[in-house]
Amino acid sequence: MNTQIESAFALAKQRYGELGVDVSEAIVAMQQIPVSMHCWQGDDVVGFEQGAGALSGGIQATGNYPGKAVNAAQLRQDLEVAMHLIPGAKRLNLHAIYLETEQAIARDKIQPEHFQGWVKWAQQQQIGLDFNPTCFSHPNSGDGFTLAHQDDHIRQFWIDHCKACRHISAYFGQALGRASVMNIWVPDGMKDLPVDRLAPRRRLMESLDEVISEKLDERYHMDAVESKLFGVGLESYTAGSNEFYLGYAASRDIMLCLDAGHFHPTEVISDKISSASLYVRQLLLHVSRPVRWDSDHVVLLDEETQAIAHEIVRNQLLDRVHIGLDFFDASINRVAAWVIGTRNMKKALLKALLEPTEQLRQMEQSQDYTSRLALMEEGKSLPWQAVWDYACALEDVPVGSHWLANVKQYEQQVLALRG
Ligand SMILES: C[C@H](O)[C@H](O)[C@@H](O)C(=O)CO
Ligand SMILES: [Mn+2]
Repeated sequence: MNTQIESAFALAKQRYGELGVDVSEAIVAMQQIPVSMHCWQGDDVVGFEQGAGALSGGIQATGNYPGKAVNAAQLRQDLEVAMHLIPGAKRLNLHAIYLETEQAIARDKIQPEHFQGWVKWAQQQQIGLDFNPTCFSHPNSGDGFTLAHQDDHIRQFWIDHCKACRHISAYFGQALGRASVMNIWVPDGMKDLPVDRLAPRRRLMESLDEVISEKLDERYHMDAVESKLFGVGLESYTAGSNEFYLGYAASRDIMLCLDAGHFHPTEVISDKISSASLYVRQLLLHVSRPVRWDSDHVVLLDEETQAIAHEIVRNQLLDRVHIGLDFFDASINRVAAWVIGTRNMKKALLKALLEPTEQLRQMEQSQDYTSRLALMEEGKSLPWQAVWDYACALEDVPVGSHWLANVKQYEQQVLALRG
């Protein structure tokens, strides 16, 4: 290892040691926290369904950066490049439209065999997989409704799709020896003011009850549900609101998914984690970056990402909160987008693990809020970056911005040659 990195680390270790923080423990903890990278950043949420339609459901990937993956082999290749540039444990989060088939298969008929390629790859990479039904970009979701649809046939189609997805998710869990988290997000909503806000929610509740009616082994599969405030073209009403899903997850004892972009602009999910943890056993996060709306920008190492990490670490929720990412930026190199966003999540976790939380807690308990604020602020400029560099070097992951050279080379040699 480079001696500069080692000596900076030695100084940082001493500095943190004076505060009672064990940097080696923090590194190991960061390495062990899996961050689930979302496959859909790699191709602008298009997927590999035969005859795939345009992206719909009120979400948008904007930009036209060249070199996006157009088949599973390319997407896996891109993911491998990105994953090698990020330290610590990773998982991959797949959507149902990323199946591999020769012929078109209806979404309510998809099977585990259509995801064998992904499982084989995940075994090679020694990573876990997570899953999502795809209840958008389909003729049966064209009018904005899926599981809450008033037409029983359409509703049943989506129920059957979600049921099929649960079996695929359980197959992931069994094949890889770690539970797959399957997150249900549906766009269901209205552009303009509904008269009846209740009936779609009742239908959504009943559909979900049917979806999860088969008991599956939690060692292999876990159900999650994701709320949302609004979608593009669905601005006035979303059936799956926060209240709807908090109540649903708590009453059905399933996971609640909090997406950082799915709330009012001044609301933050970091302040929801502790509350939700009192009522639901497990949480899933979609760490994202809303810019004025649910724009799904690449995750920054900003205050909210840091606050999310602090909430998980300070409240000892590491085994109850599954960290997933959700952004899709088509205006920059897509591999770089994964690397930037995922490294930022990992950095935020490491910084949180390096905090002298016990000291801060004691200050708070003794109502010494002056010292609490002083230490919190000084903590921001402690040499966490030397610990981060060392953690990267330990795993032979590029230190600092050196990873960018790998991505640029890959862009020249591989991405630029794609049609
Ligand atoms: C593609 C995902 O399912 C989607 O981003 C969902 O999680 C969401 O956040 C929709 O706004
Ligand atoms: Mn999301």
